[in-house]
Amino acid sequence: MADHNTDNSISCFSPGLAGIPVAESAVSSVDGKIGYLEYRGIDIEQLAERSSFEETSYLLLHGVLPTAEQLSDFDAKLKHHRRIKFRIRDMMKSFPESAHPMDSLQATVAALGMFYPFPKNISGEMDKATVDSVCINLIAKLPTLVAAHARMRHGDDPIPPRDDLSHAANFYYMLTGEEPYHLTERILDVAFIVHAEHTMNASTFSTLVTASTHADPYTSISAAIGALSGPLHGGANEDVLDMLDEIGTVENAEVYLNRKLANKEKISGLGHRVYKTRDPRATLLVKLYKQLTDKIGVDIDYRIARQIEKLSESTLGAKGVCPNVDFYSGIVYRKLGIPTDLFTPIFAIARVSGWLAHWKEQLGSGRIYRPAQIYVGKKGDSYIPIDERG
Ligand SMILES: CC(=O)SCCNC(=O)CCNC(=O)[C@H](O)C(C)(C)COP(=O)(O)OP(=O)(O)OC[C@H]1O[C@@H](n2cnc3c(N)ncnc32)[C@H](O)[C@@H]1OP(=O)(O)O
Ligand SMILES: O=C([O-])CC(=O)C(=O)O
Repeated sequence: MADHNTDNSISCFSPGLAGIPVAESAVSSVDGKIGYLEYRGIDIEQLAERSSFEETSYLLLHGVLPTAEQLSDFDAKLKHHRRIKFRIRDMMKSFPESAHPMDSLQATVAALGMFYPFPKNISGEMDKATVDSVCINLIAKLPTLVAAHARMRHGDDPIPPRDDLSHAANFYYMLTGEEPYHLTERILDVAFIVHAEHTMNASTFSTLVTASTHADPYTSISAAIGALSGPLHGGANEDVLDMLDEIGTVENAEVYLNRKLANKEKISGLGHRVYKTRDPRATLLVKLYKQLTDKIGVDIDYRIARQIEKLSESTLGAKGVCPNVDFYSGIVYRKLGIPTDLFTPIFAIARVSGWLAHWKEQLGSGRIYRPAQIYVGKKGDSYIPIDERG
């Protein structure tokens, strides 16, 4: 009889693959003890201060900051590929009005693969151009897919992209029909930068698992969007605002927190597998929020969120459970007038650059992901004919 206990040999079992490296990567790195994040060796704070989403995407994909000429070429290509085919828009029209924008995005990204077939075996210089064009196509089209669905679900016509606007400004324009103020554009741009990449998180891993079978990149990115949508990952940014709405007042925060903790329930936007201190991106997002509210003062969402953070410091903070990137992003987006269910799609618009950087890094060298399991079921049972079963 075969030994059912092992797939081959099992050395250790770590639930959620905690602490188990699954790839070598040069895309980004995190120091979870001190709350520090770098993309390609550059501090995220410097990128948030000085870069643009377009430049940061180039950095992630190509490993180096672009020259002025390279950036202008990259930017022109992104602008050129923003449009989506009318058949994709028709497909969106048939989605139920109640469809979550993340479900729509996952479906339409998967459908894009039918329009842009990817060669089965890629290698060499010629294919470098194919790989680059996939990256451009996906980064360029995600904002259009999100904005088109957001309008069409309310019966409004999609607004075609404009090629005289930046990635962030064009997204805002396609969503609202208005050009953003400079501050709005910059806030969205920085939010895109800080969400663009984060080492081996669940959605990036989903990209790599799917791509390791040599599935096409649209399928792989669609898998990543599905993983990001979950409330333990990117979906938490939407849940945080629902939580703030439910709490309603600063005074209610303590009762809410105590009830959740007594019931052993998680607080959305707190905790992280890697960070055991405040996520540096949460700090950057608070800075953005403060810029937006500089003249008018902070609102109730921020005051409740801060109260939750303060109250949780003695209990959860002591365990290393602190605000993550999803805790403060929603209050920024809401201040920009963006509906709550678009927060996670905005995360995807930014993160697609990171997913693609990892996809590109693994191309040609990756081995199919096929981990082992520890079998805990029965062994050697006999088949019982149906009329003899009790
Ligand atoms: C972009 C992103 O994906 S950032 C993460 C977004 N997700 C969220 O904000 C959802 C809420 N947070 C969580 O569910 C978790 O912290 C995760 C999924 C992010 C990380 O999970 P893990 O690394 O598996 O941590 P795990 O769930 O084992 O938690 C470790 C301990 O901290 C506690 N803890 C972790 N997060 C929370 C939380 N949000 N609220 C209360 N307690 C928490 C756990 O109860 C556990 O306590 P214990 O050791 O006493 O049993
Ligand atoms: O790294 C993680 O596990 C989750 C996260 O913060 C991200 O994907 O941005």
